[in-house]
Amino acid sequence: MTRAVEAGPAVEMGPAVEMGLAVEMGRRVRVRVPATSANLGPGFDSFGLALALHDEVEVTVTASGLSVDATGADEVAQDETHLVVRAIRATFDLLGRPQPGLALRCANRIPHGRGLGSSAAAIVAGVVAGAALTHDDLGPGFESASRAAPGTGDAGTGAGGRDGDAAGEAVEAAVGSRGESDWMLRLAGEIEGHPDNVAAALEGGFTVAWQDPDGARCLRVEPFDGLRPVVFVPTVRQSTRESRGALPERIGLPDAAHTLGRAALLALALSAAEPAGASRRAELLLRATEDRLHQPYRLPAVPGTAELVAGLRALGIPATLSGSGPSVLALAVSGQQAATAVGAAGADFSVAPLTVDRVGARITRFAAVM
Ligand SMILES: Nc1ncnc2c1ncn2[C@@H]1O[C@H](COP(=O)(O)OP(=O)(O)O)[C@@H](O)[C@H]1O
Ligand SMILES: N[C@@H](CCOP(=O)(O)O)C(=O)O
Repeated sequence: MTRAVEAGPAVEMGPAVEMGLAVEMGRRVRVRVPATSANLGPGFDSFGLALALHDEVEVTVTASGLSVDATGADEVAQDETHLVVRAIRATFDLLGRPQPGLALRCANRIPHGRGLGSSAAAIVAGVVAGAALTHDDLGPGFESASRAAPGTGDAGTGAGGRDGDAAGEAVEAAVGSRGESDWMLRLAGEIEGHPDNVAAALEGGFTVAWQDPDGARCLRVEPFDGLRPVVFVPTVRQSTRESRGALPERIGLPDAAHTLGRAALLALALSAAEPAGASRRAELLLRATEDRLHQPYRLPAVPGTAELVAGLRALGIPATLSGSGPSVLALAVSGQQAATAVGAAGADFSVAPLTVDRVGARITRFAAVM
Protein backbone atom coordinates (compact mmCIF):
# COMPACT_ATOMS: atom_id res chain seq x y z
CA MET A 1 0.00 0.00 0.00
CA THR A 2 1.89 3.05 -1.18
CA ARG A 3 0.94 6.65 -1.68
CA ALA A 4 2.52 8.86 -4.32
CA VAL A 5 1.28 12.07 -5.91
CA GLU A 6 -2.52 12.28 -6.29
CA ALA A 7 -3.54 9.89 -9.08
CA GLY A 8 -1.49 9.52 -12.23
CA PRO A 9 2.06 10.61 -12.96
CA ALA A 10 4.18 12.65 -10.57
CA VAL A 11 3.33 16.34 -10.68
CA GLU A 12 5.90 19.02 -9.81
CA MET A 13 4.52 20.82 -6.80
CA GLY A 14 6.34 24.11 -6.42
CA PRO A 15 5.63 26.81 -3.88
CA ALA A 16 3.41 29.79 -4.66
CA VAL A 17 5.98 32.60 -4.80
CA GLU A 18 4.73 36.13 -4.08
CA MET A 19 7.83 38.30 -4.39
CA GLY A 20 8.20 41.07 -1.86
CA LEU A 21 4.82 40.62 -0.15
CA ALA A 22 5.32 41.03 3.61
CA VAL A 23 3.86 38.39 5.94
CA GLU A 24 1.20 39.95 8.18
CA MET A 25 2.37 40.91 11.64
CA GLY A 26 0.64 38.91 14.38
CA ARG A 27 0.13 35.89 12.18
CA ARG A 28 0.73 32.73 14.20
CA VAL A 29 1.02 29.01 13.52
CA ARG A 30 1.65 25.96 15.66
CA VAL A 31 3.28 22.89 14.14
CA ARG A 32 3.82 19.40 15.53
CA VAL A 33 6.49 17.13 14.03
CA PRO A 34 7.40 13.51 14.83
CA ALA A 35 10.74 11.99 15.74
CA THR A 36 12.09 9.68 13.06
CA SER A 37 14.38 6.70 12.92
CA ALA A 38 16.40 6.58 9.71
CA ASN A 39 18.11 3.73 7.83
CA LEU A 40 16.34 0.87 9.72
CA GLY A 41 19.48 -1.17 9.02
CA PRO A 42 20.14 -1.47 5.27
CA GLY A 43 18.21 1.59 4.00
CA PHE A 44 21.08 4.04 4.51
CA ASP A 45 20.05 7.62 3.64
CA SER A 46 16.78 6.30 2.22
CA PHE A 47 14.44 4.62 4.74
CA GLY A 48 12.68 6.51 7.53
CA LEU A 49 10.04 5.62 10.11
CA ALA A 50 8.00 8.29 11.91
CA LEU A 51 7.57 7.76 15.66
CA ALA A 52 4.86 8.99 18.02
CA LEU A 53 7.18 11.32 19.94
CA HIS A 54 6.81 14.96 18.95
CA ASP A 55 8.39 18.38 19.02
CA GLU A 56 6.02 21.31 18.91
CA VAL A 57 6.76 24.83 17.71
CA GLU A 58 4.60 27.96 17.79
CA VAL A 59 5.75 30.81 15.56
CA THR A 60 4.39 34.37 15.66
CA VAL A 61 5.32 37.04 13.13
CA THR A 62 6.52 40.24 14.83
CA ALA A 63 7.75 43.63 13.62
CA SER A 64 11.43 42.88 14.13
CA GLY A 65 13.98 40.85 16.09
CA LEU A 66 13.91 37.28 17.33
CA SER A 67 12.86 35.65 20.58
CA VAL A 68 13.04 31.93 21.34
CA ASP A 69 11.38 30.44 24.39
CA ALA A 70 12.26 26.73 24.52
CA THR A 71 11.43 24.01 27.03
CA GLY A 72 13.11 20.62 26.93
CA ALA A 73 16.14 18.78 28.10
CA ASP A 74 18.59 19.85 25.41
CA GLU A 75 20.07 23.33 25.16
CA VAL A 76 20.23 25.00 21.77
CA ALA A 77 21.35 28.42 20.58
CA GLN A 78 18.51 30.96 20.78
CA ASP A 79 19.76 33.26 18.01
CA GLU A 80 19.55 33.24 14.21
CA THR A 81 21.56 29.98 14.11
CA HIS A 82 18.60 28.14 15.75
CA LEU A 83 17.66 25.40 13.30
CA VAL A 84 13.91 26.13 13.28
CA VAL A 85 14.64 29.82 12.67
CA ARG A 86 17.08 29.00 9.86
CA ALA A 87 14.46 26.80 8.20
CA ILE A 88 11.73 29.47 8.50
CA ARG A 89 14.10 32.09 7.03
CA ALA A 90 15.09 29.73 4.17
CA THR A 91 11.39 29.17 3.42
CA PHE A 92 10.64 32.91 3.35
CA ASP A 93 13.66 33.44 1.05
CA LEU A 94 12.44 30.70 -1.29
CA LEU A 95 8.96 32.21 -1.33
CA GLY A 96 10.31 35.69 -2.06
CA ARG A 97 9.05 37.17 1.23
CA PRO A 98 10.90 39.86 3.22
CA GLN A 99 12.24 38.57 6.55
CA PRO A 100 9.99 39.64 9.46
CA GLY A 101 10.65 39.50 13.20
CA LEU A 102 9.85 36.14 14.78
CA ALA A 103 8.79 34.93 18.23
CA LEU A 104 9.13 31.16 18.80
CA ARG A 105 7.86 28.93 21.58
CA CYS A 106 9.31 25.43 21.34
CA ALA A 107 8.48 22.26 23.27
CA ASN A 108 11.47 20.02 22.54
CA ARG A 109 10.75 16.41 23.42
CA ILE A 110 12.96 14.61 20.90
CA PRO A 111 16.41 14.08 22.44
CA HIS A 112 19.25 15.69 20.47
CA GLY A 113 22.20 13.89 18.95
CA ARG A 114 20.77 10.42 19.65
CA GLY A 115 19.76 9.27 16.17
CA LEU A 116 16.06 10.13 16.51
CA GLY A 117 15.92 12.85 13.89
CA SER A 118 15.80 15.93 16.15
CA SER A 119 17.51 18.09 13.53
CA ALA A 120 15.13 16.89 10.81
CA ALA A 121 12.13 17.60 13.06
CA ALA A 122 13.41 21.13 13.70
CA ILE A 123 13.95 21.76 9.98
CA VAL A 124 10.57 20.34 8.98
CA ALA A 125 8.89 22.40 11.73
CA GLY A 126 10.51 25.54 10.33
CA VAL A 127 9.66 24.81 6.70
CA VAL A 128 6.04 23.89 7.45
CA ALA A 129 5.60 26.90 9.75
CA GLY A 130 7.15 29.20 7.13
CA ALA A 131 4.85 27.80 4.44
CA ALA A 132 1.76 28.09 6.63
CA LEU A 133 2.57 31.66 7.61
CA THR A 134 2.72 32.70 3.98
CA HIS A 135 -0.29 30.82 2.59
CA ASP A 136 -3.90 30.53 3.59
CA ASP A 137 -4.30 27.71 1.13
CA LEU A 138 -1.34 25.38 1.22
CA GLY A 139 -2.25 23.86 -2.09
CA PRO A 140 -2.98 20.41 -3.48
CA GLY A 141 -2.41 17.46 -1.18
CA PHE A 142 -2.74 19.51 1.99
CA GLU A 143 -5.39 17.76 4.01
CA SER A 144 -8.24 19.79 5.43
CA ALA A 145 -9.43 19.63 9.02
CA SER A 146 -12.36 17.47 8.04
CA ARG A 147 -10.15 14.78 6.54
CA ALA A 148 -7.70 14.88 9.44
CA ALA A 149 -10.35 14.43 12.11
CA PRO A 150 -9.01 14.87 15.64
CA GLY A 151 -9.07 12.33 18.41
CA THR A 152 -9.36 9.06 16.53
CA GLY A 153 -5.87 8.13 17.68
CA ASP A 154 -2.88 7.28 15.54
CA ALA A 155 -1.49 5.16 18.38
CA GLY A 156 -1.97 1.72 16.92
CA THR A 157 -5.05 2.41 14.87
CA GLY A 158 -3.37 0.38 12.19
CA ALA A 159 -3.08 0.66 8.47
CA GLY A 160 -5.16 3.45 7.09
CA GLY A 161 -5.22 5.18 10.46
CA ARG A 162 -3.61 8.37 9.24
CA ASP A 163 -6.52 10.60 10.06
CA GLY A 164 -6.30 11.66 13.64
CA ASP A 165 -3.84 12.22 16.37
CA ALA A 166 -2.89 10.34 19.50
CA ALA A 167 -3.22 13.40 21.72
CA GLY A 168 -6.66 14.30 20.39
CA GLU A 169 -5.34 17.69 19.29
CA ALA A 170 -7.27 19.93 16.94
CA VAL A 171 -5.45 19.00 13.76
CA GLU A 172 -6.14 21.67 11.18
CA ALA A 173 -3.99 20.27 8.43
CA ALA A 174 -1.72 17.28 8.05
CA VAL A 175 1.25 17.90 5.81
CA GLY A 176 1.51 14.34 4.50
CA SER A 177 0.21 13.20 1.13
CA ARG A 178 1.75 16.18 -0.61
CA GLY A 179 3.50 13.72 -2.85
CA GLU A 180 6.87 12.73 -4.07
CA SER A 181 7.88 16.00 -5.70
CA ASP A 182 6.93 18.34 -2.93
CA TRP A 183 8.98 21.52 -2.58
CA MET A 184 8.94 21.27 1.23
CA LEU A 185 10.71 17.92 1.06
CA ARG A 186 13.25 19.33 -1.38
CA LEU A 187 13.97 22.36 0.80
CA ALA A 188 14.10 20.41 4.09
CA GLY A 189 16.29 17.74 2.47
CA GLU A 190 18.68 20.38 1.20
CA ILE A 191 19.04 21.93 4.65
CA GLU A 192 19.45 18.54 6.39
CA GLY A 193 21.83 17.10 3.77
CA HIS A 194 20.12 13.69 3.53
CA PRO A 195 16.44 13.07 2.81
CA ASP A 196 15.52 10.03 4.96
CA ASN A 197 14.52 11.69 8.26
CA VAL A 198 12.85 14.74 6.72
CA ALA A 199 10.72 12.55 4.41
CA ALA A 200 9.33 10.50 7.31
CA ALA A 201 8.86 13.61 9.46
CA LEU A 202 6.79 15.26 6.72
CA GLU A 203 4.81 12.26 5.56
CA GLY A 204 4.51 9.97 8.59
CA GLY A 205 4.57 6.16 8.35
CA PHE A 206 7.43 4.44 6.55
CA THR A 207 9.11 6.39 3.77
CA VAL A 208 11.56 5.52 1.04
CA ALA A 209 13.42 8.67 0.02
CA TRP A 210 15.85 9.28 -2.79
CA GLN A 211 17.85 12.10 -4.27
CA ASP A 212 17.08 13.33 -7.80
CA PRO A 213 19.24 15.92 -9.56
CA ASP A 214 16.71 18.59 -8.54
CA GLY A 215 16.42 17.46 -4.91
CA ALA A 216 14.86 14.96 -2.53
CA ARG A 217 11.81 12.85 -3.31
CA CYS A 218 9.98 10.14 -1.41
CA LEU A 219 7.32 7.50 -1.50
CA ARG A 220 5.27 6.80 1.62
CA VAL A 221 4.45 3.19 2.46
CA GLU A 222 1.81 2.25 5.03
CA PRO A 223 3.53 0.08 7.66
CA PHE A 224 1.84 -3.12 8.89
CA ASP A 225 -0.68 -2.78 11.67
CA GLY A 226 1.13 -4.57 14.49
CA LEU A 227 4.44 -2.69 14.20
CA ARG A 228 5.57 -1.54 17.66
CA PRO A 229 8.85 0.39 17.50
CA VAL A 230 10.86 0.47 20.73
CA VAL A 231 13.70 2.98 21.10
CA PHE A 232 16.58 2.66 23.56
CA VAL A 233 18.27 5.99 24.23
CA PRO A 234 21.67 6.13 25.95
CA THR A 235 22.90 9.17 27.85
CA VAL A 236 25.85 9.64 25.48
CA ARG A 237 25.34 11.80 22.39
CA GLN A 238 26.76 11.39 18.92
CA SER A 239 26.60 14.09 16.28
CA THR A 240 25.37 12.85 12.90
CA ARG A 241 28.14 14.75 11.15
CA GLU A 242 30.84 12.95 13.22
CA SER A 243 29.18 9.58 12.80
CA ARG A 244 29.06 10.06 9.01
CA GLY A 245 32.79 10.81 9.13
CA ALA A 246 33.42 7.21 10.28
CA LEU A 247 32.01 5.77 7.03
CA PRO A 248 34.22 4.54 4.19
CA GLU A 249 34.25 6.30 0.82
CA ARG A 250 33.80 3.02 -1.07
CA ILE A 251 31.98 -0.26 -0.44
CA GLY A 252 32.83 -3.57 -2.10
CA LEU A 253 30.33 -5.15 -4.49
CA PRO A 254 29.55 -8.18 -2.23
CA ASP A 255 28.63 -5.90 0.68
CA ALA A 256 26.61 -3.63 -1.61
CA ALA A 257 24.72 -6.59 -3.10
CA HIS A 258 24.09 -8.10 0.35
CA THR A 259 22.64 -4.82 1.63
CA LEU A 260 20.60 -4.18 -1.52
CA GLY A 261 18.75 -7.48 -1.12
CA ARG A 262 18.07 -6.81 2.56
CA ALA A 263 16.78 -3.29 1.85
CA ALA A 264 14.36 -4.53 -0.82
CA LEU A 265 13.14 -7.25 1.55
CA LEU A 266 12.74 -4.75 4.38
CA ALA A 267 10.52 -2.45 2.32
CA LEU A 268 8.25 -5.39 1.52
CA ALA A 269 8.27 -6.87 5.02
CA LEU A 270 7.33 -3.53 6.63
CA SER A 271 4.44 -2.90 4.27
CA ALA A 272 0.82 -3.42 5.31
CA ALA A 273 0.36 -4.94 1.84
CA GLU A 274 2.44 -7.98 2.89
CA PRO A 275 0.00 -10.38 4.58
CA ALA A 276 2.56 -12.29 6.74
CA GLY A 277 1.55 -13.14 10.32
CA ALA A 278 3.57 -11.93 13.31
CA SER A 279 6.09 -14.76 13.61
CA ARG A 280 6.82 -14.91 9.87
CA ARG A 281 7.06 -11.09 9.84
CA ALA A 282 9.59 -11.15 12.72
CA GLU A 283 11.64 -13.77 10.86
CA LEU A 284 11.65 -11.67 7.66
CA LEU A 285 12.44 -8.44 9.50
CA LEU A 286 15.33 -10.04 11.36
CA ARG A 287 16.99 -11.00 8.07
CA ALA A 288 15.95 -7.77 6.38
CA THR A 289 17.54 -5.49 9.00
CA GLU A 290 21.05 -6.84 8.36
CA ASP A 291 23.31 -4.24 6.82
CA ARG A 292 26.91 -3.95 5.67
CA LEU A 293 26.94 -0.31 4.59
CA HIS A 294 27.14 1.71 7.79
CA GLN A 295 26.57 -0.20 11.04
CA PRO A 296 29.82 -2.23 10.91
CA TYR A 297 31.73 1.09 10.84
CA ARG A 298 29.66 2.88 13.46
CA LEU A 299 28.92 0.28 16.11
CA PRO A 300 32.54 -0.20 17.32
CA ALA A 301 32.50 3.46 18.50
CA VAL A 302 29.48 2.78 20.72
CA PRO A 303 30.09 -0.57 22.47
CA GLY A 304 27.02 -0.40 24.75
CA THR A 305 24.81 0.16 21.72
CA ALA A 306 26.53 -2.64 19.79
CA GLU A 307 25.99 -5.03 22.71
CA LEU A 308 22.29 -4.13 22.96
CA VAL A 309 21.72 -4.56 19.20
CA ALA A 310 23.41 -7.99 19.33
CA GLY A 311 21.48 -9.00 22.47
CA LEU A 312 18.10 -8.07 21.00
CA ARG A 313 18.88 -9.82 17.72
CA ALA A 314 19.91 -12.96 19.61
CA LEU A 315 16.37 -12.93 21.06
CA GLY A 316 14.95 -12.83 17.52
CA ILE A 317 14.02 -9.14 17.77
CA PRO A 318 14.85 -7.06 14.65
CA ALA A 319 17.10 -4.35 16.12
CA THR A 320 19.34 -1.77 14.45
CA LEU A 321 21.20 1.42 15.11
CA SER A 322 18.64 4.25 15.00
CA GLY A 323 19.79 6.73 12.37
CA SER A 324 23.47 7.46 12.93
CA GLY A 325 23.14 6.32 16.57
CA PRO A 326 23.81 5.95 19.38
CA SER A 327 20.18 4.95 20.09
CA VAL A 328 18.85 1.52 19.17
CA LEU A 329 15.59 0.84 17.33
CA ALA A 330 13.74 -2.46 17.72
CA LEU A 331 11.04 -3.18 15.14
CA ALA A 332 8.81 -5.36 17.34
CA VAL A 333 5.99 -7.09 15.49
CA SER A 334 3.57 -7.18 18.44
CA GLY A 335 3.01 -5.76 21.92
CA GLN A 336 4.37 -9.01 23.33
CA GLN A 337 7.63 -8.76 21.38
CA ALA A 338 7.90 -5.07 22.36
CA ALA A 339 7.61 -6.08 26.04
CA THR A 340 10.39 -8.65 25.56
CA ALA A 341 12.55 -5.96 23.96
CA VAL A 342 11.90 -3.52 26.82
CA GLY A 343 13.03 -6.17 29.33
CA ALA A 344 16.32 -6.71 27.49
CA ALA A 345 17.74 -3.22 28.12
CA GLY A 346 20.25 -2.46 30.84
CA ALA A 347 20.28 0.59 33.09
CA ASP A 348 22.40 2.56 30.62
CA PHE A 349 19.44 3.14 28.30
CA SER A 350 16.11 4.83 28.77
CA VAL A 351 13.54 2.76 26.94
CA ALA A 352 10.49 4.09 25.10
CA PRO A 353 7.94 1.69 23.61
CA LEU A 354 6.30 3.83 20.93
CA THR A 355 3.80 3.59 18.12
CA VAL A 356 4.22 4.64 14.52
CA ASP A 357 3.19 8.21 13.71
CA ARG A 358 1.05 7.66 10.62
CA VAL A 359 0.20 11.34 10.09
CA GLY A 360 3.53 13.19 9.82
CA ALA A 361 4.02 16.90 10.39
CA ARG A 362 0.80 18.76 11.12
CA ILE A 363 -0.46 22.22 11.78
CA THR A 364 -2.37 22.23 15.03
CA ARG A 365 -3.27 25.91 15.19
CA PHE A 366 -3.46 28.22 12.24
CA ALA A 367 -4.51 31.71 13.26
CA ALA A 368 -4.58 34.90 11.21
CA VAL A 369 -3.97 38.22 12.96
CA MET A 370 -4.52 37.64 16.69
N1 LIG B 1 14.32 21.53 18.34
C1 LIG B 1 15.51 22.02 17.96
N2 LIG B 1 15.72 23.34 17.93
C2 LIG B 1 16.91 23.84 17.51
N3 LIG B 1 17.95 23.09 17.13
C3 LIG B 1 17.80 21.77 17.15
C4 LIG B 1 16.58 21.18 17.56
N4 LIG B 1 16.71 19.84 17.46
C5 LIG B 1 17.97 19.62 17.03
N5 LIG B 1 18.63 20.76 16.84
C6 LIG B 1 20.03 20.90 16.39
O1 LIG B 1 20.41 19.67 15.78
C7 LIG B 1 21.51 19.06 16.51
C8 LIG B 1 21.36 17.57 16.55
O2 LIG B 1 21.38 17.10 15.22
P1 LIG B 1 22.07 15.72 14.83
O3 LIG B 1 23.51 15.74 15.23
O4 LIG B 1 21.77 15.53 13.38
O5 LIG B 1 21.35 14.65 15.72
P2 LIG B 1 19.88 14.02 15.64
O6 LIG B 1 20.15 12.57 15.43
O7 LIG B 1 19.24 14.30 16.96
O8 LIG B 1 19.18 14.66 14.49
C9 LIG B 1 21.40 19.71 17.91
O9 LIG B 1 22.65 19.69 18.56
C10 LIG B 1 20.94 21.11 17.56
O10 LIG B 1 22.02 21.89 17.12
N1 LIG C 1 21.07 8.46 7.01
C1 LIG C 1 21.57 9.31 8.06
C2 LIG C 1 20.54 9.39 9.16
C3 LIG C 1 20.94 10.26 10.31
O1 LIG C 1 19.88 10.29 11.26
P1 LIG C 1 20.06 11.01 12.67
O2 LIG C 1 18.75 10.87 13.36
O3 LIG C 1 21.18 10.32 13.36
O4 LIG C 1 20.40 12.45 12.37
C4 LIG C 1 22.88 8.70 8.59
O5 LIG C 1 22.90 7.49 8.79
O6 LIG C 1 23.85 9.44 8.75
